[in-house]
Amino acid sequence: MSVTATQVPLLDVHGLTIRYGDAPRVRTVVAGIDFALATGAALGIVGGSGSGKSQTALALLGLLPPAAQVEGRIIFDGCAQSPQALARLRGTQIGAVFQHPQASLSPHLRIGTQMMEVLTVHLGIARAAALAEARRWLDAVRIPDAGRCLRRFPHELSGGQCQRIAIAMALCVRPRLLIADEPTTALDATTQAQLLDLLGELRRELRLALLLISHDWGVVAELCEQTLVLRDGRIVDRGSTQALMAHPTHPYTAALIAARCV
Ligand SMILES: Nc1ncnc2c1ncn2[C@@H]1O[C@H](COP(=O)(O)OP(=O)(O)OP(=O)(O)O)[C@@H](O)[C@H]1O
Repeated sequence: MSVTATQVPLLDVHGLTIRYGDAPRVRTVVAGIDFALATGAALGIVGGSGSGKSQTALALLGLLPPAAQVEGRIIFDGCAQSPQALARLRGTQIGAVFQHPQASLSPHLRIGTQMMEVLTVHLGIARAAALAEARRWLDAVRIPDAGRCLRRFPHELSGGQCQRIAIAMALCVRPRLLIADEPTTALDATTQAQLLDLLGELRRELRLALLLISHDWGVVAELCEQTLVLRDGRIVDRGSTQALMAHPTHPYTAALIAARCV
């Protein structure tokens, strides 16, 4: 899956299982899924509501709640990672963008303060260099008038601008993997198209591995060569995104594509 026989995957997931509750009321929300992702590759995860997409993303980010019972192995860069280790990799080696940029931005701090903090803490650079880097990243995500934007609070910016900044914050520390969970779902169609272009460009430029979660086949088709289809926590179909869309053989995949919105 997204990895040729000669490549060592950047991310390798084996038998990931997530359960909640105690016997006899155990609920399995992700049921033994396997996939791998190479450096620079993009993998989409699609599935209906409640199929386990976000739970998978949260597991990879070390963000599941304490009540989650997790089994399986998550190997990143050749090492099996505990949830604590994954939490430490988040914000450095693994970046995340969520549906609502509020999840990444603090409402009470100016954009500049937030970006400077990320850059000085994670890259260990001085304030002047961090400021220059923050401006460079705002230019990279095509925020007009970066200097003015750095003085703004999140509520003074549009949803699309906040999501661009969330992408800049996730990428400015040069992660090797970006996990994007419905990154454009809350945006209008034009802004969504612009952000998908931007993500595609940045991914190629930075040789970033991308795990993209979306209910929208159009979004996945735009960015991901390979796609997994999740249903009730299980992978029911997988393969090249183009082939799945052009000739879906699994009835569930066919139904999702026919609906085009799951
Ligand atoms: N803390 C929790 N305790 C128990 N069950 C949970 C918990 N968090 C999530 N779930 C369940 O896990 C299942 C998978 O949820 P998940 O958020 O991964 O779905 P999803 O595929 O991302 O759906 P959507 O597209 O609607 O966001 C759901 O049935 C959800 O109710």
